Amino acid sequence: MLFSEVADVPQGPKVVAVGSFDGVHLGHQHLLRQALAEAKALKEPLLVYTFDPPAKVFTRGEGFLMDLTEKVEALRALGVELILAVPFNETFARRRAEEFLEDLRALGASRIHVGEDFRFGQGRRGGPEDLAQVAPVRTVPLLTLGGEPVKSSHIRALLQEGRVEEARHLLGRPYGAYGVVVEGDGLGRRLAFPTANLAVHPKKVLPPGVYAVEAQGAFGRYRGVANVGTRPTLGGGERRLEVHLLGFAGELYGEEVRVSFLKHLREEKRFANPEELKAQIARDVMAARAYFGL
Ligand SMILES: Cc1cc2nc3c(=O)[nH]c(=O)nc-3n(C[C@H](O)[C@H](O)[C@H](O)COP(=O)(O)O)c2cc1C
Ligand SMILES: Nc1ncnc2c1ncn2[C@@H]1O[C@H](COP(=O)(O)OP(=O)(O)O)[C@@H](O)[C@H]1O
Repeated sequence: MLFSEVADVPQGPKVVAVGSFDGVHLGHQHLLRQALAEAKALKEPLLVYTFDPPAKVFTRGEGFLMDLTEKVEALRALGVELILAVPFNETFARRRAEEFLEDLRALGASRIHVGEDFRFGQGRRGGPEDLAQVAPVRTVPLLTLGGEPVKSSHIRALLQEGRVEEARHLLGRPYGAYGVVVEGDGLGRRLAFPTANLAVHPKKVLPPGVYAVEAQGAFGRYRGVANVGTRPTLGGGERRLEVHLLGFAGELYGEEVRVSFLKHLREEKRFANPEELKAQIARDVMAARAYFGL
């Protein structure tokens, strides 16, 4: 069950894990598995108390790895049943640390799980030690992989550089994005590569460049090639995510498509003319087929 207000959450003692959990990466998964195990041992439910959008997206204007729908799905996949996602806005950002502690009391927190770098309340004044006023706190050290702490901000930076394979390693699953197929300029078909243009949230982090992808929706599951870019060959424009599905023929307008970024193939380029772009996309398709062993 998903709640947006403290008052809506069912009464009773519960283990509470608090954080933005953007990306639900391996570090988050480690923390949440520990919290789930403790909840089970205590015969209490686990509540994940999270923020929408993630606090840093609001305070620093960063992009997000997951919107609430994606986060809820990833949390459910781990076995989390109760989720409180409070809107992180102007008002919430100004709340004093003490008010946040009041929330935790009202929620019936019997144990609190947070990462060691968790801060809360106006000016980030509250830390894990303050939470102990409410209930025993489990402060989980940041998981490190290859000597680097697994952090959402690091994954965002990798994705901005197109490094989707490294991001996948830290996320524990391929990085994904979804959107409804909208009309483009009708040029894809003329190039012999129809591309579904996905309407993606403008704040969603997308890795720039050309990728081998997997795409799925009500129409099925396909492999494909995707481009995230501004299409400089055709005059440029807004950032777009476009995908050409291998072996698919039909209409996708209005369908929701989910794309998983599997392999970076190249950077987006400006070609001298559409024919050269078309020839390059044909080579991209070959590269993707080779990646998939087709
Ligand atoms: C695999 C793939 C690679 C692409 N690479 C480039 C590129 O390097 N440069 C570019 O200007 N456009 C690139 N595009 C974007 C095409 O310009 C765009 O898909 C085409 O113009 C269709 O536009 P439309 O969907 O609005 O009809 C690529 C598209 C795909 C599917
Ligand atoms: N293999 C395919 N991969 C992606 N889209 C396809 C494919 N086959 C047909 N389509 C359809 O073609 C549309 C894209 O055609 P295109 O000429 O690129 O037009 P536009 O991008 O202007 O909508 C998609 O939205 C989808 O409905």
